Amino acid sequence: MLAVIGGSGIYDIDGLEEAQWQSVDTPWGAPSDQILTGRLHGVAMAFLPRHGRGHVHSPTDVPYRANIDALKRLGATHVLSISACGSFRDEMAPGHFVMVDQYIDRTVSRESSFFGTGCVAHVSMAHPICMGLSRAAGDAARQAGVTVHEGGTYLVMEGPQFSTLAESRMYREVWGCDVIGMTNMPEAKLAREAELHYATIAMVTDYDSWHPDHGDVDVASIVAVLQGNAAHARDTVANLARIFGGAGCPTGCETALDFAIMTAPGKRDPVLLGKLDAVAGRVLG
Ligand SMILES: CSC[C@H]1O[C@H](OP(=O)(O)O)[C@H](O)[C@@H]1O
Ligand SMILES: Nc1ncnc2[nH]cnc12
Repeated sequence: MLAVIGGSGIYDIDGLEEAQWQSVDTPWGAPSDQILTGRLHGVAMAFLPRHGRGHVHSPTDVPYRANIDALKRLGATHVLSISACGSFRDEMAPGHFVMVDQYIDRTVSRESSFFGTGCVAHVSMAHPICMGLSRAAGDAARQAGVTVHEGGTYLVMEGPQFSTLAESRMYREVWGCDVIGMTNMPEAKLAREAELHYATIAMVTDYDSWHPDHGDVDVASIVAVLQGNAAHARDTVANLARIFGGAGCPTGCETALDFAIMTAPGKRDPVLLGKLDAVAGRVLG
């Protein structure tokens, strides 16, 4: 099953057959909203609006663990995130899509793992994106007529305030980041722990605050770009469903937990193990 997590400005996808909004309970609480399931070009799909319909959850308060658990519980194997982002590069202009392949995580106030005391696990995040899914999503976007940039480092800030000018310059000039947003971490870490194939389309909405020829970022201009992009996002998802069967995985996402769990079997906490049923059932039995 192919799941899509829609970011700011994307609260629905259309064209699904047998469409149905479903409530899903998880051991990590309620997801951001009900999840829309159905079929698109014969592919089983799930859609979750990251901030909830009506944009209820702030980036800090998105229930990231419940969202990833709920998608896996429903049968998702692949998760495509569609996110608004600011750009640190002249050539990555508003309206363009960036196929992110790296992150720098500056979040400080979020639950970022399913594991913990009683079942400790360390998965690799060296290559956080499923390159099979990312390439397929990039192809789908190009087929929709979008300018696509392959590869880019996404700085994940805590927010909800936008960056200061000094931060914006540091992320761009010193840290070499390409785009900035507030939501892809811990989402990508949790997807990796849940052995899901995860990729992001970062839809450029602004130049943050560093660009001498553009004003400081504000929500009104972001929303205007997002509205202009809505058809591109919709067509990209439809194209991806059409070509989805071809997405192989050179990244090893589905075996991420093979050697990750450190806690001895006799020392594992049964309560935590119970909560890990969907996420880690493959290795915990
Ligand atoms: C409305 S601008 C700031 C907001 O938009 C992005 O969210 P998402 O990644 O869910 O599209 C950004 O990360 C901020 O949360
Ligand atoms: N400039 C920016 N900073 C953080 N998140 C964003 N989302 C869209 N534009 C952004």
